[in-house]
This record gives sequence, structure tokens and C-alpha cells, in this order.
Amino acid sequence: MRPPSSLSYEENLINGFNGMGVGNSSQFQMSQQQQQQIPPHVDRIMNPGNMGPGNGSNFFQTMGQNRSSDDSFRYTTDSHNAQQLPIAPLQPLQYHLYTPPLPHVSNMPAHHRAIHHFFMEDNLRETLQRQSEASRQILDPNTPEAQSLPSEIHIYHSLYPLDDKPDRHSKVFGFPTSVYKAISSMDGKPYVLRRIEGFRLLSETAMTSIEGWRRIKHAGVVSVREAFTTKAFGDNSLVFVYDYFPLSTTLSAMYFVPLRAGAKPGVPEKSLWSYIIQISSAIKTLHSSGLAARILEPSKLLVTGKNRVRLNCCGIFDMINYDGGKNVIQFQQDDLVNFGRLIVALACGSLAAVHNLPKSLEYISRQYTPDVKNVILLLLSKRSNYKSIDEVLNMIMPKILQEANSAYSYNDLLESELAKETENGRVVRLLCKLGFINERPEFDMDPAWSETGDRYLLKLFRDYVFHQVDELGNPVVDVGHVLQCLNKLDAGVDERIMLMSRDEQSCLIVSYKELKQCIESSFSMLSRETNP
Ligand SMILES: Nc1ncnc2c1ncn2[C@@H]1O[C@H](COP(=O)(O)OP(=O)(O)OP(=O)(O)O)[C@@H](O)[C@H]1O
Repeated sequence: MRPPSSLSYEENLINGFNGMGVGNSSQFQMSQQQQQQIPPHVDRIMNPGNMGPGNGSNFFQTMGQNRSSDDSFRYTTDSHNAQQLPIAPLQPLQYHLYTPPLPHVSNMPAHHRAIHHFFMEDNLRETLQRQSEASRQILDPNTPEAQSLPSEIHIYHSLYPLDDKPDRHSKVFGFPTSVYKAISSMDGKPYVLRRIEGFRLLSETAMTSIEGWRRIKHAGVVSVREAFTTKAFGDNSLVFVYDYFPLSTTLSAMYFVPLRAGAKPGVPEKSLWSYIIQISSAIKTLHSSGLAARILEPSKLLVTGKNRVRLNCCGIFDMINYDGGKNVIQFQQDDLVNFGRLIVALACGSLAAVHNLPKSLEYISRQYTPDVKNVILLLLSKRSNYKSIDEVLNMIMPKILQEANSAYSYNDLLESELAKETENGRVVRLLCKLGFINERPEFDMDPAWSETGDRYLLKLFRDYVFHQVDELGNPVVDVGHVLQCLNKLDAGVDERIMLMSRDEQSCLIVSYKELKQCIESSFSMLSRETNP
């Protein structure tokens, strides 16, 4: 079968989907069976000899040039290359295949579209795919590492270690700790289990301290789900369960590692303000809820995205050093001092910077705007009366407005990326309908279903969309053509296309509008059969 001539997608967009007929043909005789197959509302034309491959389709040509590949599609009109490309999905995912349009094809006329236009932005897609891959990571059950871990703890299974440091002795908590991703058998979602090894909880009431933390829902705090004791590891362990953020890292791993030659120490000012604002907001919520963070240190600040930071490991100190909440005011004051120290360390790129404050402040005065130093001085200053995080918030208000503006802009960007995938979702739903209708085996030979009327048209339409071949008989695998056809079908435009029978003996002219009606009637018939 050869592709009938067709109007290019961009031309149709420009013309507002104005209809277009297909080329003339001379008379041709159809078999009686074929005559019966055609619904009455469809025009017929004969003599397929007139039909060459479409010649006005710049869009298709552009798509061919801008060939790309991912695990499910191959976009090419070049049959030679199509034969050389592997067809099966590649494992593991080949991220480098998600390349942006090359310069020589990205400079296209305004009415042309590269394939990237139809899908989520490449970096975002790659990030989401990597995160999804990380969320599904499991240990090979035959490895000694997997065999040394319990197969199930409480309601969690499929433990996967997240901590790659050999030294498990946490400087922060003073006990050996280990961190695992695990799947909850209650909801099938991944969570983080933080195990405090060899810890015996002496007071049952200490467990109640987790309740206040479970109520905290804040974008700057890793949510605490529950805590429990277990002997599943062969010792007395205390386990805290937190939300899981795939591929996250810590401020410590980002900024307190040996620098590349020539790199400047310290966090760039824009990122530093973003961290200050997010942490201030988290502290505000905790302090207003009668809690204290107690873990304001770089290894316990989880970086879960670009400039997104969250307080991690909340609630642990309240349980392992349980005091019934007696000292919370003092701990809140400590939070502010520790926050000031954290800013100094981040700005100087060194954990030791707080030990020589005058020198560090001098460095900060040179490298950052005076506002950074002012916040540090407010947080670190010694006063007889209590300090409040509100004082910090008042001081940094203009920065908060800038941060809110950046967050809104990023939100707009993500929404526009989401909109593209919404369109793709629409196309997938249409494809599902077509898949449900086409060539159902249980209706095989049923004269009321498969080879007659609406279903026959849809079968030919499927060939038109997916099974085209070029002049040499090689398959045309072009997602641009598929999207063009499906979008026109979904819109039900008046444009008419020529469908050809598989034996190439007859052609039918039908509009997308009529095809849409065929889908709707066939699908509702199918739905009636499913739900009599
Ligand atoms: N909630 C979480 N979601 C996803 N990953 C996490 C989460 N919490 C921790 N991690 C991962 O686990 C790793 C280890 O966390 P941990 O808090 O033990 O850091 P650390 O630098 O090893 O600190 P310590 O010195 O206390 O052991 C982190 O680098 C992070 O990648």
C-alpha cells in the first residue's frame, strides 16, 4: 500500500483544519464483498495507480530529518536507517537518546514543528525517568547484601540501602544508623526507613513524641510517617519512616566535598537565599507547632530537586533523648543559632568556618550582599531575651517575594510542560479506543462487526495511520504522521482522506469527521456489549 497524498499538518493548523479532498481517479470495479463493506456515507474512487506518496508534507520531511529515538518510538522516514535501528526497547534506558533538536533543524519555519515540540522538555523527562527508575531499584536477592537484610519489617519489604558510606556511625545521632528505601505493603509506595542500630527504647511514652511530627505537613520538611522498634535485624533497632524522595542528596554531599580545581567555595547567592527562605519557613511551622527541628546541619538537609531543600530526620532526637517536651523553648533557640551556623558554613563552603567567625564574616561581606551577613548576625547574636524566627522572616521579606516570584514562574513552566502531556494523554485514549475496536477475535466473521461498515473503515484507517510504506515497499515509521492523523480524528475535521483496501483494489474517500462518528458508534456498541 502506498501513502495517499495528504495535506501537511502545519498547513491544516494554519487553515483551521479546513477540509481538503484527494486527487481524482478514474473508474474502477470493486468486488461485491468490498461493495458491502463500505458504509453508505463514504465516497468511492477507483484506480489506485494515481496515488503516489504524499508530496506536500514538509512536516514529514522535517520529522525525518529530526530523527530521534526513545524506548517506545522510532521516528524516521528513512527506510535505510529504519532497518538499521534496533526495534526492541533498549535496557537500561539510553538517556542520551533524548537529545534536543540540533541547531540545523531547530531553525525551522514558523509553521513547522520538531518532534520535541509534542513532548515534555528533555531534561525534565530524563529527571522524572531517572527518579522513577530509582524508586523501583531492588537488590539482587542472591547477593550477600540482600541476604543479610530481613525480607520484611513491620509492613515494609524490598529493602534497598541508600547510604553508600561505609562508616555507619552517624556523627549527628551518636549511634550507628542505616537508611533504606522500602516498599509499604499497605499502599505499595516507597518510603525511607532510618534505622538506629542497637538502640533500646526505655520508655514507652517516648514513642508518643512522634505524634506531633506526624501532623507536620510542610514543603520544607520530609514528612514523618511512623516509628517502631524491631528485632528483625537481629538487634534492638528503632526505625523511623519518612517520605522517600528519589535521587535526593544532602547539602553536605553537595557543598562540603573537595572542590574542583579553580572552583569557588560557597553556595551561589541566589541558591543561598532560596535555602534560607525554605528553611526559615520550615522552622516557622515547626516552632508554631510547639516543636524544634534539632537537626539543622548539612547532612540532614535533603536536596530533593533544583534548589529544593527539606529538613530530614525530624523527630529522632525527640525520641532518643526523650524529655517530654520540657526543653522545647531552649531547643527552638538552639535551632536559630544552628541555622546561623549553617548559613556561615554554606556561604564559606566549609563546616569549620564557624570556628573562626570574624574571618568568615569578612569573607561573606566580600562575596555576598550585606543582607546575608545581617541575617547571620541576627541569628548568632547573644541576647538576654528570646529570639523568634519571625524576626528573621521580617528581615528577609524582600527576598521572600523574589523567591515566590521564581517559584510561580517555575510553576508556570511546569504547567506548560504538563499541558503537552495532557495532549498526549488525549491521543493515548483515542488509541485505546481504536485498539478496543479493531479486529476483535470474538467478533471474527461476525457480519455485524469486523469486516463491515464502520469497523471496516476503522481497520483501513489503522492501516493508513500505521502501516504505510514508501515507494520501495519499506515501512514508513513516522510519529509525525500518526499524531497528525489522530489529532485530526479527535477534532473530527472535515478534511477527507483516501483509504485503500489491503488488496489495493479499491479506495474510499472519507472525512475525519465520519471516521470520528465510526469510532463513537463502534465504541458505544462495544460498551453496550460489555455492560449489557
Ligand atoms: N527521605 C529520603 N528520601 C530519599 N533519600 C534519602 C532520604 N533520606 C536520606 N536519603 C539518602 O540517604 C543518604 C544517607 O542519608 P544520611 O542522612 O544518613 O546522610 P549521611 O551523610 O550518611 O549522614 P550521617 O553522617 O548522619 O550518616 C542521603 O545521602 C540521601 O541520598
